[in-house]
Amino acid sequence: MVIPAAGVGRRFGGNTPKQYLELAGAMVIDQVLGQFVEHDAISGCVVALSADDGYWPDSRYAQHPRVQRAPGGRERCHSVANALAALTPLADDTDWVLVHDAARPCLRRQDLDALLEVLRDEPVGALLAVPVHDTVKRSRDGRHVEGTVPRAALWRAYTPQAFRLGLLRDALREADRRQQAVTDDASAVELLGLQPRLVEGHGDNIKITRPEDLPLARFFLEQQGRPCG
Ligand SMILES: Nc1ccn([C@@H]2O[C@H](COP(=O)(O)OP(=O)(O)OP(=O)(O)O)[C@@H](O)[C@H]2O)c(=O)n1
Ligand SMILES: C[C@](O)(CO)[C@H](O)COP(=O)(O)O
Repeated sequence: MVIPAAGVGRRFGGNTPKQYLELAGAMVIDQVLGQFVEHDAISGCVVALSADDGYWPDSRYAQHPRVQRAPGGRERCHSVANALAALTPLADDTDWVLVHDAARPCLRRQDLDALLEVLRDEPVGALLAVPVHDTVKRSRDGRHVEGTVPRAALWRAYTPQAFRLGLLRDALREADRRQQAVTDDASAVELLGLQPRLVEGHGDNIKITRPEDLPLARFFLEQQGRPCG
């Protein structure tokens, strides 16, 4: 398990990185880790943290034996690559690695288990995703509609995204070599000409990105009956 948690939350604003804000009785990142640390199919977690992260020691998982740290990077993909480097001496290149944003606290156990189940017969890897339900517009100036994007084949990529350690490490390395700024892990694997499997999940697996997302996440956790993290 890799948890990229080295972002500063520019779009969210405020002084505290969003992964450390309080949500339903725990920090956002602890709500996330609580989903994985005791899962019997997951052997451990590597959390990628910013060099000046002063919040992590307050996590209830900071000293957990199945949680270790790795240095964050300039972009999310670099943080993930650093976490994979930390995993490499501890795992085989054929081991599955799941990458899940520290800013996605509402992941349902059933969606995680559905993703894990697909990996039994999906050699490339897989990611949780949700079909696009809104009409999508394209705009170059951010003010006027240039056109409408056909949405029938569009999906919103979520996390976890699951790939074998060696493949994802090589894919991210190649993306970096090509100076391709990949915003998710599957994009790097797609650059190699591979087609990860889509696993339809629930739309409430939101990423806390903007301020309005935090009360929404609180609502979703209450709806899921989730205890504090
Ligand atoms: N250099 C980075 C940037 C992001 N992330 C992590 O990647 C996840 C998804 O990124 P995003 O939602 O973009 O978080 P931020 O980068 O913090 O947000 P912003 O872009 O608004 O600054 C988050 O858990 C974030 O902590 C990371 O580990 N390393
Ligand atoms: C990985 C991700 O959450 C999939 O939707 C998304 O790409 C992260 O993008 P961000 O710009 O780092 O928030």
